[in-house]
Amino acid sequence: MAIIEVRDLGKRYGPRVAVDSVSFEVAEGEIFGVLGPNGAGKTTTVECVSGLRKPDSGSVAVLGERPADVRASIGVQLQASELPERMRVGEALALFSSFYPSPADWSARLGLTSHLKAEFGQLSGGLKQRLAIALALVGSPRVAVLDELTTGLDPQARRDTWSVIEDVRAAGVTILLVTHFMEEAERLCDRVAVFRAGRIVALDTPSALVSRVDGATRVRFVPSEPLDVALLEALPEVTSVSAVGEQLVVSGSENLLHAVTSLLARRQVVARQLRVDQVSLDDAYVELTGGRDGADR
Ligand SMILES: Nc1ncnc2c1ncn2[C@@H]1O[C@H](COP(=O)(O)OP(=O)(O)OP(=O)(O)O)[C@@H](O)[C@H]1O
Repeated sequence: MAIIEVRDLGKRYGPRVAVDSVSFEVAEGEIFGVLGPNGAGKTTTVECVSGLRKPDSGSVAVLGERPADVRASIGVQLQASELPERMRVGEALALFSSFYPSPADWSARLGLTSHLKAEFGQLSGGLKQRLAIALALVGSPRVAVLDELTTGLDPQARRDTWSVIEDVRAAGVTILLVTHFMEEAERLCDRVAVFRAGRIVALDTPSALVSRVDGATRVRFVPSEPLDVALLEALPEVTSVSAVGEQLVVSGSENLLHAVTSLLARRQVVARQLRVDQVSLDDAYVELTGGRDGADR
């Protein structure tokens, strides 16, 4: 069942079109990734899903209702979640808990119990993010919207946050996750929507997006004796062949390894230092958005 349904969503700020005809559905229990360069419309979209912004056109339904009517079912951690520097972790949790008749206490599961007396301003980036998740979940939401949760964290804290997100999903919460990190999307997300200039340019599982890239598989080896490159190029599975010193680098489709090793066996050539690489979601993202760092606007 779709727990989030976005249809032809449009939103502009004055003359600037931030989101243009965006449609997607998120199934209950999914972690759905929202990816794209700066200014692509990700935050505006998830703010409309959270009921914090009103769409100019199209529709958004969460649990079949307008988001503003089911606010209690949506937990939101926004990009700029800041609390007063002197507020203690325990005080923040108590304050947010007071908004709900039966608040959920995630502090133990998120490893916050030994930090309840710590002031917000003294917390590490990872602890601030864990507190932000605890506050987003205090109302036992069915849907959690997490916007750039791990930006600014060191790699270890980012990985720790990923396992927290997996725990949240295991508890049955559907997650809409805005991220700039492809590794994060690949590890966590069931499906991702790649945004560019206010539109979704691709929507699929991370592995399906990767397999769309031409030459998604690369086989590298040093042939035991000279090999006519044209023989490799003639294989239907091969998209390109290049030589790096003695090494040949063959790119192509999924069945590339079998095709190349069969050819070598027929020619009685041994592949030395054989290595197979798969392109990553990072490569797919660069191809879909036209650049890694290029902002959209
Ligand atoms: N409150 C606002 N007023 C005017 N323009 C805005 C406002 N919020 C966003 N925009 C513009 O709308 C476009 C989409 O912004 P949005 O924040 O949704 O993108 P984003 O993909 O989340 O970017 P980022 O990764 O930088 O957070 C951008 O051009 C941005 O400058």
